[in-house]
Amino acid sequence: MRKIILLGYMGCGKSTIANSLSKNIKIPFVDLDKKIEEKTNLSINAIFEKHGEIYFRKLEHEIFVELLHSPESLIIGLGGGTPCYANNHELLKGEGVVSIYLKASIETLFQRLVLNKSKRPLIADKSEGEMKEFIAIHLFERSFYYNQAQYKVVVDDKTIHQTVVDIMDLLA
Ligand SMILES: Nc1ncnc2c1ncn2[C@@H]1O[C@H](COP(=O)(O)OP(=O)(O)OP(=O)(O)O)[C@@H](O)[C@H]1O
Ligand SMILES: O=C(O)C1=C[C@@H](O)[C@@H](O)[C@H](O)C1
Ligand SMILES: [Mg+2]
Repeated sequence: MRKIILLGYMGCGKSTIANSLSKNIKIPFVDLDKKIEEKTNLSINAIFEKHGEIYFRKLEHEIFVELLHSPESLIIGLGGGTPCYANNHELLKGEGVVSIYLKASIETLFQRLVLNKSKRPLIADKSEGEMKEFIAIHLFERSFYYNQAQYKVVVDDKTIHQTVVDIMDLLA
C-alpha cells in the first residue's frame, strides 16, 4: 500500500497541506508528531523536557517505521527533524513510498514561525532577532537530508490549494 510522505522544516506546512491533500485524495493523514503525543500521552514539549531530545528521536524513528509498515495507504506528515536522525532519510526511497519535500525559504519560515513558536521546543526560547539566523543555519544543516526526498515542491507565495494541486499533479 502507498505511503505519501511530506517532509520539510518546521512551519513549511506539512500538517496543513497534508490535511487538505487527505480530503482531496481520500487517503488518511497521520501526523507523526501527533501520533507520538497520543502514544506517550505527553506533548512534544513535555517529551523534550522530561526525557530529552535523544529519547524523542528514538521514539520518532520507531513510530515512523511502524507507520511505514502499516497495511493501509497513508499520508504521513513527518516532524521537521525526522529525516535528519537515525536512518530515516533512507526510508524516504523505499518501495511503495512517495516522499515530497515542501521547500520554504528562510523568510517564509520566519514569518510563519515567529507567530507560533511556543509549541516548538527547538525555537521556543529564541528571540525574534535570534530566530532568523537560527533558521538559516539549521535549514542549511538539514538540507542534505530534506533533499533525499524523491520530489520537491516549493511552497513560497502559494496558497494551500495551489500546493495541494502541485502535489496531486506529482501523484497522478
Ligand atoms: N500557503 C500556506 N501553506 C501552508 N501553510 C500555511 C500557508 N500559509 C500560512 N500557513 C500557515 O503556516 C503555519 C505552519 O504550518 P504547519 O503547522 O502546517 O507546518 P508544519 O510543517 O506541520 O510545522 P511543524 O513541523 O512545526 O509541525 C500554519 O499556521 C499554517 O496555517
Ligand atoms: O525540527 C524539529 O527537529 C522538530 C520539529 C517538530 O515537528 C517536532 O517533531 C519537534 O519539535 C522537533
Ligand atoms: Mg506539523
